[in-house]
Amino acid sequence: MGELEVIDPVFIQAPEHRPKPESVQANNVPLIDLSPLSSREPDPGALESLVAQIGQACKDWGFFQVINHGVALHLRERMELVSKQFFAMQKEEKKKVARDEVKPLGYYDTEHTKNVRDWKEVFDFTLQEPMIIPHDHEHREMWNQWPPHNPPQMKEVCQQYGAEMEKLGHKLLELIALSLGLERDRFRGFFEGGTTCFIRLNHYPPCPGPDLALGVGRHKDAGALTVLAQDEVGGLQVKRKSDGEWILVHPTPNAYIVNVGDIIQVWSNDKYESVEHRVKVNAERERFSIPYFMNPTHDTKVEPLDELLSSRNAAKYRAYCWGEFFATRKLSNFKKLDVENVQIYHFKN
Ligand SMILES: O=C(O)CCC(=O)C(=O)O
Ligand SMILES: [Fe+2]
Repeated sequence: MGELEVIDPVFIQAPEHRPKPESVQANNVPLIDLSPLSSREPDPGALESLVAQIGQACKDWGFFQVINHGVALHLRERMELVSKQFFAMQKEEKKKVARDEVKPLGYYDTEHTKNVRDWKEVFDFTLQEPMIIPHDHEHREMWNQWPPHNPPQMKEVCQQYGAEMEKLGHKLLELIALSLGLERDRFRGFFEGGTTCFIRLNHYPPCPGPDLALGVGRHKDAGALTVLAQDEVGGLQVKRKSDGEWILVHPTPNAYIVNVGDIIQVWSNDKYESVEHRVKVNAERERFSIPYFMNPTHDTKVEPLDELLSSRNAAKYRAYCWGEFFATRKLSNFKKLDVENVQIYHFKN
């Protein structure tokens, strides 16, 4: 039997979007050491060099990995264990916290990216409750859903881990601000008073058609910054800016993968671009990953930052409301709208 018959056609990517059987294995996504941030006597030269590396990576790749980031390994391991325990439960247990149009956080196994189904199951939780998003001219509150008994302490572990990710996220945003020549805390205000940050647990089961389906189809992240923990299996591919080639981000133990989202692209007026990425699945091995999506408050007006504009560098985007953008994305996911999703280029000048 050919591969075509073994998986449901809803998962099958158009030929031009299928992964090549052997993807380019290159460690070219920059690896950046954040230890200057935690040194007792910060050396200004080391900090300056760190900022320069971050800026270069954002410009050239939109993606980089960080080590010596300050997130305790034992906490990450506990989080990874809870995620494995959660997905190992019976489907009917997981369905008790299923996400739907009214409760958009929790468990979900039918996500579509660009109208093709992803070979994955996910669990989403927000860090600040309730998460508020605008909907039909009013505000909607979104609350977390936690499984009642198992895995033990899932809620506590998720919350603790989330607090660590927030800290790391702000450190990274500060470095990015400095790399753009902005005040270190330039982005802080956008994340004060109820953000729309959330964490997703991803599980990619083994797939009998790894050359036809994708764990997550090609996409860009809509928020400000994504900070991702991937396990040792590997599968994340990044579209290299220099030649459009899909590059596998080789797993580095205990590192985080960081990528610039659409909002930073707009804030920086295209100096840093949000880069397309996707996830290849594996016939033999399941894979787990945990992205933290760092998103501003729902009422943030996203637009190029004044300080970066000049007569020779006019604003490339009109302002848009982040909460409305986010809500439209979430909704189109449920309705499987055939029309194109809302995208930042719709706000291009
Ligand atoms: O699992 C991964 O490596 C990446 C997942 C991803 O890109 C996403 O959830 O937006
Ligand atoms: Fe992504």
